[in-house]
Amino acid sequence: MSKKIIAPSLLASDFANLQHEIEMVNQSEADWFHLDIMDGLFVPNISFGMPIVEAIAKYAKKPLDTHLMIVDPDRYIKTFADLGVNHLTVHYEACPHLHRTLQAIKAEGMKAGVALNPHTSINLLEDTIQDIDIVIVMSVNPGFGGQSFIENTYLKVRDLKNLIERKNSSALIEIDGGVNATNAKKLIDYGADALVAGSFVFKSEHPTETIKQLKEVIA
Ligand SMILES: O=C(CO)[C@H](O)[C@H](O)COP(=O)(O)O
Ligand SMILES: [Fe+2]
Repeated sequence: MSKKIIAPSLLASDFANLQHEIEMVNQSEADWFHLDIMDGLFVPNISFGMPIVEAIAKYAKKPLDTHLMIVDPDRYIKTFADLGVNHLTVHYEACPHLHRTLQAIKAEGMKAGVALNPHTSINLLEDTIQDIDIVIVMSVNPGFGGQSFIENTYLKVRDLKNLIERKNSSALIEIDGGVNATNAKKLIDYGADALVAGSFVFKSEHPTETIKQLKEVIA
């Protein structure tokens, strides 16, 4: 069984103490940094952009798992690669030429991810799953941290795992939104490989211990 991954989302961190938050993740048992980029168009919220990603990349010692919630993400693929991003995930709903977008991300040396909104069927990845490194299954509607986990996600993860196996794909399944110590184990049991956790980690009293707890729960 491959190692399961915890990716704290800096969206829920204290931006006034960003370097401190990054160092906490560096020293914790977390595996990746999850960066949420929102443009106020694809989702009704704006998070942060290139200068902040550049600042994070300067101190982060773990892979930057970057989730683009923006329209026409092709415009910025090279920019994110140049900033040092390791995984670049675009939304299925924002990509009319998804196959071309995935090729462009890989051509820049990054892992290529596709995120699915809660209403988007995993069956729509039937013809691209072999070209995808990571599928982010949104377990909340994208745009905000701190929302409640959507229970239908478990069955979606199970169906996606079946699709990945049937197509001999090596794609990892990542769950994003409302993840906590109560739903983490069940998500892994249904086939998830990586869990994003924002509020549950950064709003807790001892974030390092919370990350450790999540790692233990999914081990
Ligand atoms: O993509 C996201 C929201 O669109 C965030 O990654 C996600 O919400 C994580 O935050 P939390 O764990 O607080 O739900
Ligand atoms: Fe995210």
